[in-house]
Amino acid sequence: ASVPTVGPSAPILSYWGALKFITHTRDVLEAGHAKYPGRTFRIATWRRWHYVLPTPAHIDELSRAPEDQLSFMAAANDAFELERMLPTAATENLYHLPIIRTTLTRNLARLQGAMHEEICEAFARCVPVSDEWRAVPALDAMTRIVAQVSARIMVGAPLCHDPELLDMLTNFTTDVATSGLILSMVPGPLKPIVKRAVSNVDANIYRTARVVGPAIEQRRTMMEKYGQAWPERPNDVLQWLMEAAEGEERETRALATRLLLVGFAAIHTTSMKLTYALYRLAANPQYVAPLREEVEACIARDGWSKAALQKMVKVDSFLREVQRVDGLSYLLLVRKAMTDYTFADGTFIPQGSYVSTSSVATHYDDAYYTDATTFAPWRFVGTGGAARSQMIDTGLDYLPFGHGRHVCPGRFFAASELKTILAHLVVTYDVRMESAGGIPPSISIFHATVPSRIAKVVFRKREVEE
Ligand code: HEM
Repeated sequence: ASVPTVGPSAPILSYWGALKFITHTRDVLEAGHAKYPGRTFRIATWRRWHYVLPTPAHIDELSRAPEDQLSFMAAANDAFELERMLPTAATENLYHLPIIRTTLTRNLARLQGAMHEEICEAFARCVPVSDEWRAVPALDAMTRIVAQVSARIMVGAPLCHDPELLDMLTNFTTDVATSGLILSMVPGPLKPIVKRAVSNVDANIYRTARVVGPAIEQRRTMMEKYGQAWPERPNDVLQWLMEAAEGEERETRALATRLLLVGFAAIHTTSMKLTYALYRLAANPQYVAPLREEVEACIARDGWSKAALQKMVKVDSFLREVQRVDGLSYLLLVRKAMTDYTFADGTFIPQGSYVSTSSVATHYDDAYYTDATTFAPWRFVGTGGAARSQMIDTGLDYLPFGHGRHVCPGRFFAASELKTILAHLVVTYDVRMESAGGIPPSISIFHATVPSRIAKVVFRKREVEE
């Protein structure tokens, strides 16, 4: 009761407040943080209170809280109805997490060549190099590129070029997200019927299993024959999954589900960030020259290697700043209280409520970033050109990848992928927005923000400077 409420709290009026929170999330959060500086406040949602925490001490505690008390998975399940949408094992047995966090990350240097090759191939398909300016729907093209590059790392070539697989990987996320959202709004008894009517998830899993099935079969045969000594053992996510899976998880359908699940976390997150980066660049072509100069110097020295990427401080800073300013959600570190929970300062969160912090209290706060709402691409380049902090670094004031217990395990891969793509883009093309007027407005879907789906960026083969 000591936590103040933003918006109406009376029984019927609170539904109005809940609607406003969805349609004007940023305004509601700004009003809350302005009215109650440094204090936790709560906002009504359809079924529960959402508590918004403001201070670094709160965020630190939130990021460390045990899963059985403040749960990441339960909040995700509520948002996307994952438990209803996916086979049970996919939400209960998370054996793919260490594969992403450790095996994938450790293999990044070895995979860098394949990743660069696939990026060149994907761009050639989606944005053919031309001497004429050509308009390209940016979000669609960037999603196709990221899906193909992710597929290369997931299943290797040539399977990563299979159009049906690329379709499945791309559509699965939108299917789960939209069907889950619809399901979350209908009463319990109707959910199974509505699921059948609105969702293609089961068909997607079936079709993916059909496409990857022959490769899985062939790998099984080789694994039985050679074990670990298989001379050309693939180095990709599918192989690591096959080696780690136990019991029913070894079945083709379960492996296909797991690939889709990795794609769910990996593809649209990365492609939306890439699209934001492209909009920032195309609306501000003055940023191209410093990026290009840095990329060319690094690849002249180290080729398209991990070592070169590590030296691309401006590329890294540019993307880190995109992540800070162009967030995918105004709500960060969203958790569901599985028990009553009391923070160290006495803030009480009742069981069943949601709790999070917000980008208004962190990324857009002048207390942490000078002129915080301004996009400053070299903000993270320190004196002497060294990085002040890197894209993958998280902290109490930098949460695009989360922080603490559930920090994004794919961020090392995402950072390598985004940096290689941006580097390729600036040395290959000149870009500008098709329409004047700066960055096209984002679309809000509940608390999430998505880059404009219709805006076009025009590309032309880069003019070589004299
Ligand atoms: C720019 C791209 C990406 C962004 C912005 C992003 C962001 C996030 C965020 C915000 C979280 C939740 C953190 C929290 O609430 O504490 C998360 C979790 C996760 N991410 Fe990412 N992510 C990206 C790319 C990827 C990629 C490429 C993969 C896989 C290769 C991946 C796999 C995951 C997984 C599996 C989780 C769940 C972690 C858990 O259950 O503890 N992400 N990501």
